[in-house]
Amino acid sequence: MSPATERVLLVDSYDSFTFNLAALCRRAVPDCSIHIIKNDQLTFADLLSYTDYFSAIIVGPGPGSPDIPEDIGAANHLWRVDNTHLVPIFGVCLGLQSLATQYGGIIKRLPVVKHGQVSVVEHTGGDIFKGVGVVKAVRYHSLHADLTGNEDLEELAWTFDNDENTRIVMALKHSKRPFWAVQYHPESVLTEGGGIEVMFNFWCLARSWNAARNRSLLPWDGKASTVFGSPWPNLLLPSISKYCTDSRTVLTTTLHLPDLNAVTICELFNVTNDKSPFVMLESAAAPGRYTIIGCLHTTSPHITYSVGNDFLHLQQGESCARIPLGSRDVWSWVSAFMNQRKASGGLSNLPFWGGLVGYMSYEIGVESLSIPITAAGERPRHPDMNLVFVERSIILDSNDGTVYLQSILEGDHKWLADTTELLRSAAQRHSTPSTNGTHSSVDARATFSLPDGETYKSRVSICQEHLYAGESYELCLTAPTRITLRDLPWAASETQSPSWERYKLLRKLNPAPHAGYLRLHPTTLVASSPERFLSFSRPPGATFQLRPIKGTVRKGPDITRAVAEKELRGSPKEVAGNLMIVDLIRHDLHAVVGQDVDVKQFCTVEEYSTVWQLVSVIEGKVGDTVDAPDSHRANGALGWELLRRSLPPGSMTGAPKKRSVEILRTLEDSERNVYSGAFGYWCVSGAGDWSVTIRSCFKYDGRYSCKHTTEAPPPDDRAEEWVIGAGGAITALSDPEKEWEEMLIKLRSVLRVFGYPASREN
Ligand SMILES: C=C(O[C@@H]1C=C(C(=O)O)C=C[C@H]1O)C(=O)O
Ligand SMILES: NC(=O)CC[C@H](N)C(=O)O
Repeated sequence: MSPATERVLLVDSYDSFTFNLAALCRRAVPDCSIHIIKNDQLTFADLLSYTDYFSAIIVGPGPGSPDIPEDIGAANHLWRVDNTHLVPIFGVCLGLQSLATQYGGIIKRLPVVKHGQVSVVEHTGGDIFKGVGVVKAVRYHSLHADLTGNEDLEELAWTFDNDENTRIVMALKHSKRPFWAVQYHPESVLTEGGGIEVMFNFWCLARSWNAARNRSLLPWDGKASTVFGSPWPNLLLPSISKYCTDSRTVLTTTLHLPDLNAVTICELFNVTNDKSPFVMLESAAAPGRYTIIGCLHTTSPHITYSVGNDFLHLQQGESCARIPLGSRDVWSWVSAFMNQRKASGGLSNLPFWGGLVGYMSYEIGVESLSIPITAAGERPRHPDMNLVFVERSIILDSNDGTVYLQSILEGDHKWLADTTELLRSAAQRHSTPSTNGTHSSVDARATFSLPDGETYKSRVSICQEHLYAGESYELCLTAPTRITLRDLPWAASETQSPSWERYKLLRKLNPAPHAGYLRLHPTTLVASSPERFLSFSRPPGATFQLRPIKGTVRKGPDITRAVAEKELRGSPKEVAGNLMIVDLIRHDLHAVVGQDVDVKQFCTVEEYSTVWQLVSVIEGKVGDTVDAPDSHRANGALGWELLRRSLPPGSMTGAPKKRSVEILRTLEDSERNVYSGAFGYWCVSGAGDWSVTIRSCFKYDGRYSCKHTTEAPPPDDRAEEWVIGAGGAITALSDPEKEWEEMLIKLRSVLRVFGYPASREN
């Protein structure tokens, strides 16, 4: 037995706030080491054989009920161990409910569920509340423990829900055993007074209990290490064999050409050749600033991967290799690919010097959550990861009209000189304002298949049933709209690209900070997203930023900023919806960067082209405690890892993420594919920026696929099928009718480019 530092075991019941709890615990006890396991990772018998390695255990929150064995797993039995195995335990939410049921408490549904809402908690001022003043605590629960007639458990805190006049137990302890628990969420960013204070008190009580019993910890050994691994934050990053020294040099030419816009430049670079790949990430509205245009050449490496496959395709010009992944997953393969392609010497003010540009589908995130993807009748799958390696690029700075040409190809001076010439002469030709972006001749015979209003509304109600049952705190329900276009005025060809015309119309009708045109066959994505998912700045000292949006109000002459502020910031429903995602994203960030996570902006109303949105900003920095080799820090592999672990975006799933995705898959008729995933770049400098794929449309074609892919028969050249996904976060406070309207507002922002008459929507 050794007097080791404090060691805590955190049992995770598949919640999306677990790493926040770990971070709170670390703040309360800075030198403790925290090991996190899933509640079904070990049998209870196995778990019991390890408890003496730990000073204390935290039984965390989660979806479902302690009455359902699969929801609570081995954690349920910890409260019933014999005296020789006793360990101090702190339960949170589902954890409290589990403790309650073990000693005769009964789990009941709350008359009115509380998800992301702050309540004043009254407490005894003793035990875990010693020295604690006013507690305002965030609650995420549908169920509560009724302890009537119970003698083993003592109530420590309560809340009185004004509207319903019900007294709900908010904290309790066991009268003889070292067990304490809270029903609220001490780790939520909006909890005041009952967070770190209560966690600290628990630790003091646990320490005293251990000391009084002369309980000392088993020294950490190989046996424990094999089961629990290294403590949090433990990234288990795939090894990148060698730090790559063969760094490329970025060549840059700076031009001042304010008369050139993104559309003109794309057209100079052959965007109208529909057979070639093309990528542009456009900041078409504030707060966006830089537009990135890839100048692809015939052998630009193009990576595609479909969920479920043990290989990927790497296409370069005519050659297309089917690369087996072996023991790696596609994420580590891409990481190694980027490790061989570092660059230095680019301008520090530019976000991108070259690198991978493309998208990740929603389902690749579902796969990362270990939820089986049953291919919905679609064989072979379209790419779920689709990226092209950009070696030559043009960056436009919308602030001052500066244009930057960049190449990471060795000795590429001639391309820079030729391109300078090309852009200069184009700028002279375009010195009068460009008329581009007004093309409307893409109209074709269109068939629209919109979601059915009654079905959508009934699904909102089913979502709410799940929320009332404690299965989820928020569910982002979505539905696809399909548009089939026949008799296009011209077929896609080497000189005509209907999808590009579509993009030009969209950027005009719905300019957005995260717009994008990605033609990466077989997929074309036309996007006008307002939402950044994740950006990571250039190492060293990279900052990771997520900017979730939750809360939408349409724009209109009657909806001024003041009205929008009232409807969004002033609405407990909207703020609660946003808070849940903020807490979820803090958890995603804490998982990778460790302790250093901050909410920089909470629920700010931002104005977009067709809507007002409620936006929060969360940032993290990787601390030294994160066990990541230098090579991962240097090339942005940590950002890539964060992306891998955080998809699908929390704002598109709801919380807790895994259970919410499982529920949504039972309610939505088809896969979301490109919609609800992320698109953006990973730069050779180690920076990255990924947007949430919303307010966008996409289509697939079979015509230009890699030759290894079994193609669908070529469709009619003058026909296209586009998909627009749209949806919204459903909470217990949602009104089905209003959710349907909100979905239509989002849908309409893109549907307009297909000439759909608003009058037909209902
Ligand atoms: C689901 C969509 O949007 C998401 C849901 C939002 C909301 O519920 O307010 C806002 C932005 C997105 O995170 C969509 O645009 O289709
Ligand atoms: N946050 C939680 O742990 C929630 C517990 C339980 N699922 C409830 O809704 O009451």
